[in-house]
Amino acid sequence: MSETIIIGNDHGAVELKNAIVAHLTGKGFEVKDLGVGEEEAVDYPDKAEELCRELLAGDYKFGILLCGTGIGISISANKIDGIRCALPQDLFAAEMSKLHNNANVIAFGGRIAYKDSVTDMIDKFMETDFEGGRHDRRVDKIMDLEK
Ligand SMILES: O=C(CO)[C@H](O)[C@H](O)[C@H](O)COP(=O)(O)O
Repeated sequence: MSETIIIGNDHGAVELKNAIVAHLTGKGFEVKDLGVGEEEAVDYPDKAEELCRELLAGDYKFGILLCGTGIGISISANKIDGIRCALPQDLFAAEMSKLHNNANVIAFGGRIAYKDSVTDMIDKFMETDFEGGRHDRRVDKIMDLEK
């Protein structure tokens, strides 16, 4: 499994993106950054599409998408076939988004005050494995909705 994580953001989450990249590179992961810096205002559906197409075409561990709230960019990502983008609000949801939903992208908001840190939520997501079993059937049904 690839150890490269792909990340994208709009102008609403530049500081958060920088903190996540520093955290992940500090842990030894490669991070491919498709996001923008302070100077650039962009439309979040464009960043969602760019990241999701690259994720599906390449060899990545998973994707991280960031905007002001995480809402618009996760809605956009979930329009793309093959993407299951979760929007965890705390450590429990971060764990469940892998354990039960096998998300391949997780989204967060740079303007949201979370009770758990975003980097802790990302670590929880990464250390959790998909449970399979009954959840396989449900995830398959999610993917069937694309047909
Ligand atoms: O939160 C977002 C969408 O759900 C995005 O970050 C947008 O950029 C947000 O709507 C902020 O927009 P603004 O142009 O910075 O006012």
